[in-house]
Amino acid sequence: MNKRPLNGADAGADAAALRSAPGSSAVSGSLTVSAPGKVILFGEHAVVYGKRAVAASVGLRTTAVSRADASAVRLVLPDVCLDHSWPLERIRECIAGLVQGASGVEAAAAAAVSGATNAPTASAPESSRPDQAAAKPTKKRRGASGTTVPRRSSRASKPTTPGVDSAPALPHAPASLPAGLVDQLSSLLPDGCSGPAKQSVLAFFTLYALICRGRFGIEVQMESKLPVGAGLGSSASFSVCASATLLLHSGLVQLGDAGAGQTASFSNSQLEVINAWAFLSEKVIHGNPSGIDNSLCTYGGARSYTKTDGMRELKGQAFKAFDFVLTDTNVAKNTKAEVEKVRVRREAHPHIMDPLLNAVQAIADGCIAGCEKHVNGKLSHAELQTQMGILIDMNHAILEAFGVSHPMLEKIRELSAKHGFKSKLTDSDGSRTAAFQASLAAAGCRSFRAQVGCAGVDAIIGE
Ligand SMILES: Nc1ncnc2c1ncn2[C@@H]1O[C@H](COP(=O)(O)OP(=O)(O)O)[C@@H](O)[C@H]1O
Ligand SMILES: C[C@@](O)(CCOP(=O)(O)O)CC(=O)O
Repeated sequence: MNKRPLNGADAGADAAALRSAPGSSAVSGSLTVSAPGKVILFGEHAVVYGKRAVAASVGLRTTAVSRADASAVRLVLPDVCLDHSWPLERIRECIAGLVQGASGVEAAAAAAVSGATNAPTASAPESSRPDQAAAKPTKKRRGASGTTVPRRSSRASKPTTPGVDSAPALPHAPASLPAGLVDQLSSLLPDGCSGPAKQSVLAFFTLYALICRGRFGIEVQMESKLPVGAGLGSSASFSVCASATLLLHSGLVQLGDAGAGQTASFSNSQLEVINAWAFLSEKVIHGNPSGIDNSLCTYGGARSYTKTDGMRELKGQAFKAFDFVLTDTNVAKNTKAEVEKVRVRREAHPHIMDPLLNAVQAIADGCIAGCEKHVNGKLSHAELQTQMGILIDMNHAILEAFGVSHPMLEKIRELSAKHGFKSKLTDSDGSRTAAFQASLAAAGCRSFRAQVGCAGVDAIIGE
């Protein structure tokens, strides 16, 4: 069923891949998409209520390897213990009548074919778009072929030239989930499917139904270096990979001149579309996400974010001056339930909660101002670190007041203090960090040293 390779496609302007639909994927061979996780430094939960948060991407990546399939959709998700195949006919029956006119994808496809530009337009703020003008082809990486999983791309390598920005407007995701869609998709859940796997299957098929519309089968294998459900954005990383994978297979997003085995990045308008669809998937998993997680996992970097203004890049990458130890308490949590806890508390105590939400924004603003002063030479690294420590303490105290802390998190704060660190933030004294990590392990926690502020979603076309 494979029609044409993505490599060498004249992105966007050449809409031949769209003409190949229905009945085929636009990808021949294997496709590998990868996206980072995220860490929110200040403003989690408050960001759901429109407050400013500060966050960065984390170099623990999720990788989705996919290829077209003639007659089925197969999902292999070892992190949530799922390996299941659905006959294409069964999926078509399930989604028949539900997806008609739901997303505007067909109209956009038609516009792309004719070169018209009246399809729904992307709308993220300019500042959320990393400058990709200097992107260059990566070194050719041979050996990623057949159905084997290609090696993860080297994070040190530069991305290839992104897709052409003068392409016709790309199809945007609907602003909200089409009524009844997720309920209808529930009939696809395999017997005995766990809670986490259910969320993943429903989110994946929501995107598949609206983007691919049962036109072709696909096999997707997705795994993450992120711990699932540990607050590092595993669901957003999953959603971004699913979104980019399905948009590429559908031909609605096409890569530029990346050859087989090369890492390719996306153009700004393509990132916007990937992000919008990933947000829809996050809605399935989280109910009421703020959008910060999917935005960080899509664009990468270190950024401030509000629901209304989107992202702003943080000046001077001040966070690069810090070394982070990320800790997984191994205590299961579910973001949807945590967000709901805060909602209930806010409804019961608005006069207490609203000033606290404002205080969280003031903390995030304090972080941004401190970073700017540091970049302008008005605050030394040591002073910035002291200031960040105080902000972290205050932010955490408010999270406790929101009711979203946990005895294990308090234990980590105690351990951090013992080693002279603030929770979430460490300095780069390797021996102290190692001792801290050892004490975290003794307390039953996993910890990670991870790159913060790394690149967002990218893709590699197999051979
Ligand atoms: N690697 C993965 N494979 C499949 N599903 C995943 C993966 N990572 C996350 N998910 C989905 O995201 C859910 C976790 O979301 P959430 O509670 O927000 O955790 P996190 O804080 O890590 O984002 C899981 O229950 C699962 O449905
Ligand atoms: C709690 C919250 O602020 C961040 C959620 O992060 P995570 O899904 O727990 O990684 C919710 C949101 O912003 O949607």
